[in-house]
Amino acid sequence: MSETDELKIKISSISDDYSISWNHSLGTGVSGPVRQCTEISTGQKFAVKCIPDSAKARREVHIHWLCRSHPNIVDMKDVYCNKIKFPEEKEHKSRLLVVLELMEGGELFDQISKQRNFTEKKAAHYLLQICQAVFHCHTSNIAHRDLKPENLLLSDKTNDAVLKLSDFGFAKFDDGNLQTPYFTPYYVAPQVLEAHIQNRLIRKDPGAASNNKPCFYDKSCDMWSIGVILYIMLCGYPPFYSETPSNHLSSKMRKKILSGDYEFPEDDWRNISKSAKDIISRLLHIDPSQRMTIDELIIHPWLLNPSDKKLNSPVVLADKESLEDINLAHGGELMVMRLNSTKLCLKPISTANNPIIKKRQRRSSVEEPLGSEEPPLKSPSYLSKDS
Ligand SMILES: Nc1ncnc2c1ncn2[C@@H]1O[C@H](COP(=O)(O)OP(=O)(O)OP(=O)(O)O)[C@@H](O)[C@H]1O
Repeated sequence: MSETDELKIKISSISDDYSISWNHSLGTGVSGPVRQCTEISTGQKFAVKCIPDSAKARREVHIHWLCRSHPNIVDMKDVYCNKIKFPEEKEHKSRLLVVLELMEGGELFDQISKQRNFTEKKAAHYLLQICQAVFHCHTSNIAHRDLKPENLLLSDKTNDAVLKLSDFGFAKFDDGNLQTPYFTPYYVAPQVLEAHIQNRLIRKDPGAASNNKPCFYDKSCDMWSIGVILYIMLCGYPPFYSETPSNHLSSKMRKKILSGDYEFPEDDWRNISKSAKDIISRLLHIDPSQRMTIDELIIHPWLLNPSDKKLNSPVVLADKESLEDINLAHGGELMVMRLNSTKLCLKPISTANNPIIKKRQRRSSVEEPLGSEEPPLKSPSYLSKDS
């Protein structure tokens, strides 16, 4: 991590340097679609993430910038602050345009679902790359706090593709006492949930605060998420499974997570090596102080010497609907958290400009041109003159 290399947010127009394909969406998150762009001087292709300018957005960009120079973290090339008006908007708004390394291989689980011969060895190869990214963050005292499949991207579509971590929207310098409950169902660590429950109690009855032990969560949340991701890579479904997928955690699932109540169903786990199960049990430990750290995980024997056992997870992950339900649940929870934290009100569904709903609509209608509700092709006209 280079501390001398300071992030400079450019205020010149991005269209001087890049041509953005506004209708070429590479993927959609809570902050909207990530598009492809081309550097005018070199013809090189990149991804561009467009986020409303705010202190939080600047923090995201700053932390990502600090972590970027690692082979398993998506590189950041440029950041612009421009005034942009989308067609449905009345006025120009300040937005950060973050130019990122283009990850042409897409999301990890999409790629796994296409692999005919997916083995423990390949799963370990991916896990090691996740570990290297997280090790880089944790040794810099940064907790990512949003480790999930959608944020694990592959450099290209070949077998040798490099896996990289992206999206530092919830990352934070970890002082060991992070009290804001940022979480996503299925990947949420027990102490994060506890913090959330405590905060809700406190909101209902401020006097109760004094009776509650201080709630905290830290880098161990990332370790919990790695445990969930490994579990899914090996069998294709999450350890904490809700029978009725929703954007919110059911109280049943919350209880399961808090008590560490998960299993290795015999039918699916019979052929999976003991050593891999050992990692999962030590990562999904409910007590964060007992949970494996990244330093311990990175030297675990399974990672160094995995077996060649074939896995059935690609078949399970190929069920797009359940994969999408898991992904939508994450996005939905993040959205709720953002709405809570900024104290905004929910709009009626008919008028809501909800990227999660848009994402589902887009996926269910293959004929619909990508980004039809996004700005049309002539993007520079949406950049204000003073951008
Ligand atoms: N550099 C990139 N190259 C290719 N695709 C990308 C890149 N960055 C992001 N994407 C795609 O866009 C999607 C959304 O990106 P990202 O997670 O950064 O947005 P977000 O709005 O912060 O999302 P969320 O917080 O909901 O995860 C990713 O899941 C991925 O499919």
